[in-house]
Amino acid sequence: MKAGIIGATGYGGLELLRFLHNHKEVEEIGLFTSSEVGTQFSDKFPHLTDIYDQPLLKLEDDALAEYDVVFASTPSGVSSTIFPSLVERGPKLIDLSGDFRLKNLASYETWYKKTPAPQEIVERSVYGLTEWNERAIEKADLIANPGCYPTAVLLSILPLIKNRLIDPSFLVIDAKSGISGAGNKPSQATHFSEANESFSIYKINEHQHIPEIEQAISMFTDIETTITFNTHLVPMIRGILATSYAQVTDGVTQKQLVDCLSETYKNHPFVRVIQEASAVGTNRVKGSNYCDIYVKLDERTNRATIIGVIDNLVKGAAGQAIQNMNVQFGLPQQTGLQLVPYFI
Ligand SMILES: NC(=O)C1=CN([C@@H]2O[C@H](COP(=O)(O)OP(=O)(O)OC[C@H]3O[C@@H](n4cnc5c(N)ncnc54)[C@H](OP(=O)(O)O)[C@@H]3O)[C@@H](O)[C@H]2O)C=CC1
Ligand SMILES: CC(=O)N[C@@H](CCC(=O)OP(=O)(O)O)C(=O)O
Repeated sequence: MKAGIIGATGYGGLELLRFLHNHKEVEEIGLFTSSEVGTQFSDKFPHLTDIYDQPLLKLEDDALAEYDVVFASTPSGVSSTIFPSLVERGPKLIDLSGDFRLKNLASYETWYKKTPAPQEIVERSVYGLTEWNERAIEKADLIANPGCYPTAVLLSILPLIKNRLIDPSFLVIDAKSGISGAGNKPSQATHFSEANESFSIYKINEHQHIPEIEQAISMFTDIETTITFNTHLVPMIRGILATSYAQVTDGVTQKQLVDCLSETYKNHPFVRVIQEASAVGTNRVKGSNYCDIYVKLDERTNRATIIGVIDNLVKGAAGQAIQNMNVQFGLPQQTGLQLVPYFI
């Protein structure tokens, strides 16, 4: 297979390259840029010397159409202008940005403050939460890869909502991310001397992943709800830990909650139901495509604390994108993704 990466110089692009390099079906990787055409990739990233010395390629439809699969790992508002002319030209398309996730275009405009993609293209895109949408992904020519936070949140709460074990009408979600979630473009908020030794909240009640999580709850459980969702920046590079709080349906036990999660994911290699709270942490998944989930019932309040942990750049971005590619091409989901977590 030939794989093309748009936005190869970004964090998501570099992670795509790291995993595709290990993918036994991928023979060629084209690295595309909007700003550095002709630059030798290893001159920009010396850690890839003797591995990827090839020049960065110009973004052109005819060049992209030569690939079997094209990933876009670009800021929002970019793939919506590139992918529409590539649909039906050959490559399977996988977008890591939010451009094709929200089916309601007005909602995209409100939350992303960008011009939405054409309606007919958004309609044919398939939401790539692999564990929940495999049948549709198999047939998809355009995948909207989920956001990093929604991946951690949805994988941990969807089984409990679908099985009516928790009350979806009052969900409070408190999520924390490492700084690589903000991409490679420096900003005041990600400046080392301001982000390190600090812990901050951002986009309070205004995060663009709110409508995505609500849409997915509706899509996979048929329940319409609104959520409270807030995000925090943690002075570490990788990782997301999302904690959701929900009222448990009367009579539901700890065992029922754990059994529901275990049963849902028993045939899904990248979701692990963790039994011990001490084993929950971002370093348990770092560099890997795992999503670890954990649930604990507080019998005093009848509320459950539900946790999802991922590496934002892997299961939250490049890893899940390649998992989706594997499903689209009829390959085992783990192909190219079997790296164990770094831990330290
Ligand atoms: N970082 C994360 O943890 C996650 C990110 N995402 C989403 O994935 C996408 C990529 O994220 P990330 O890799 O972190 O972002 P980065 O900022 O690290 O990289 C984005 C890349 O896109 C390219 N780019 C920028 N502007 C344009 C343009 N106008 N046209 C074409 N290419 C452009 C740039 O490369 P060049 O200048 O070479 O073209 C840049 O290196 C974003 O939409 C992000 O929201 C999703 C989940 C997790
Ligand atoms: C730490 C940090 O800033 N994270 C980013 C991650 C969002 C993202 O990747 O955006 P889309 O998924 O919508 O494309 C944020 O909170 O906006």
